[in-house]
Amino acid sequence: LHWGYDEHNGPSHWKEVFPVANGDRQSPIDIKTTEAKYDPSLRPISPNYDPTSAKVILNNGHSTSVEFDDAENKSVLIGGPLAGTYRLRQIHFHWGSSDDAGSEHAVDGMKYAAEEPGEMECKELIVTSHGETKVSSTSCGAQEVLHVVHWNADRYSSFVEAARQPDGLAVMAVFLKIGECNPQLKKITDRLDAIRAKGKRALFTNFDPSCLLPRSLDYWTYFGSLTVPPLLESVVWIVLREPISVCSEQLAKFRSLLCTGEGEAACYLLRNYRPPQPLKGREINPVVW
Ligand SMILES: Cc1c(Cl)c([N+](=O)[O-])nn1CC(=O)Nc1ccc(S(N)(=O)=O)cc1
Ligand SMILES: [Zn+2]
Repeated sequence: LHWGYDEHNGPSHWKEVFPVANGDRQSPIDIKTTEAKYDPSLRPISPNYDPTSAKVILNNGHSTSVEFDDAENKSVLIGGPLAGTYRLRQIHFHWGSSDDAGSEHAVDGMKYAAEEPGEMECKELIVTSHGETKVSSTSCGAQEVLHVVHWNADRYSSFVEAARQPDGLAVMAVFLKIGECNPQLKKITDRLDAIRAKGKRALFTNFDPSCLLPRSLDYWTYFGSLTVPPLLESVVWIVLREPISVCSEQLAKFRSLLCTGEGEAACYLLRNYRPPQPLKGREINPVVW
């Protein structure tokens, strides 16, 4: 079985090759904000990236990623739940097909299933001061997610080694919400034509991924795993609460990527997200200032 996102090799089959898929700290999860427990010891996160670390953008057949030079502490993430310095390794995206949501993590069951703005609205029950409940409809909104992947360079000597340790990796998740086109994301979506087929790569330099972060760095944090095989349980997740915007034309460009190599019968990478996994008693800590 070569794993993927289709009916015959998708997330429900991954346990056949990667038994850890049924482990105790699998990701993504549905973040139930009311059950999240505030931890006063948690501090702000502090990303500190050098644009010269960016090297290449590639299509690995199940996502598109920008890879960074992680030979030294040039681009790092510190603070928040992290003990020590985590070095930036790569960023990549997950998305859904036009009629389902691809944000991987969900918040209060909302996989940010909004289609175009206004098409699909989330109902919100509001209890007014004198106890009546009324329904307000808000347009909810992320069709996609950005993952910023770091590894614990204080304790381990490589990404490969860190990926096998319980505190080895730190991944920051940023929800992308349908709305205005994002000029910073344009730098990435404009390069996708050059890497349409699986295995293709192109130079991608002078890029600081902080430009894709929202104004507020409020986050939820919990202990989880890679959301893609080998599903290693080595990730401290930092899920930002505030989404950034992406327009549907930019999102469509991700869906034009191929999960097949040049010369093979083309198959489009229409979705590449794993559904939420069981919490199995884990605690989620919100950090809001
Ligand atoms: C497992 C591994 C090793 Cl070890 C190496 N390597 O080069 O040493 N590369 N990979 C592949 C990798 O990075 N996968 C990965 C999967 C999911 C995610 S996600 N969505 O953010 O959970 C982040 C990364
Ligand atoms: Zn990811």
